[in-house]
Amino acid sequence: MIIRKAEFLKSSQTYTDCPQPNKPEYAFIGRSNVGKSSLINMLTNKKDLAKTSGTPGKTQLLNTFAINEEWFLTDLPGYGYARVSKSNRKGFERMIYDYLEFRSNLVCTFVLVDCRHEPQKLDLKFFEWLGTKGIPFAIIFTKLDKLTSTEFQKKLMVYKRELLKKWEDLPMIFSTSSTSQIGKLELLNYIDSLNEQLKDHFH
Ligand SMILES: Nc1nc2c(ncn2[C@@H]2O[C@H](COP(=O)(O)OP(=O)(O)OP(=O)(O)O)[C@@H](O)[C@H]2O)c(=O)[nH]1
Ligand SMILES: [Mg+2]
Repeated sequence: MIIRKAEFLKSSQTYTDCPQPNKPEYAFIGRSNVGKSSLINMLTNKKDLAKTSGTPGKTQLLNTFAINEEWFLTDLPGYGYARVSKSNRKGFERMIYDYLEFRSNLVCTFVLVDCRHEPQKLDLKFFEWLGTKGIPFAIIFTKLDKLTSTEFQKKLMVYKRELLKKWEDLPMIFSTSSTSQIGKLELLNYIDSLNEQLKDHFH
């Protein structure tokens, strides 16, 4: 897929405020600072489409973008960010969980994971929650440029082994780096193939 057009549509506080669900939508989520916004900018060839920051917790709303006027991409706030106050965090989580559960045009949720980290409880629990709700998801490893390929292969094996303790099948797994554009085509082609499958559904 070639990205011809990528435009910011709306920041919403709840899924009911998101744009009309008349196009296939893909959500990007993960722990704060994992590189969600950077990945979105990399995919769309735009430096500043999604705001990136060295400070975790930058993205605090559901940010919807329209891609090629064909599909929606949503940048979700990072979860597990300790510096948000407790009451604030509750509201945050409600917003994200409701969005994931009830957004009718959501096709796939991409969960980003920093490739340098061991499997994190919070992420594993999140996959489980998605599983119990029947929400399709895929895993995207980020910041691949930070590891050698041997180091990454090892991490990947450990990660898969951990997943297979709970899951019969592995989800789709993508490996990316926003700084070196790794994984861009694979990811865009995957989205393209899902869009293609859903063509009749959205027209
Ligand atoms: N080396 C490297 N650094 C990255 C990569 N992606 C993101 N970063 C850096 O990681 C930090 C966080 O990136 P963001 O894209 O803002 O992360 P985020 O997940 O959107 O963060 P929140 O919105 O705060 O949850 C920034 O300093 C980025 O420059 C990558 O692929 N490689
Ligand atoms: Mg962000």
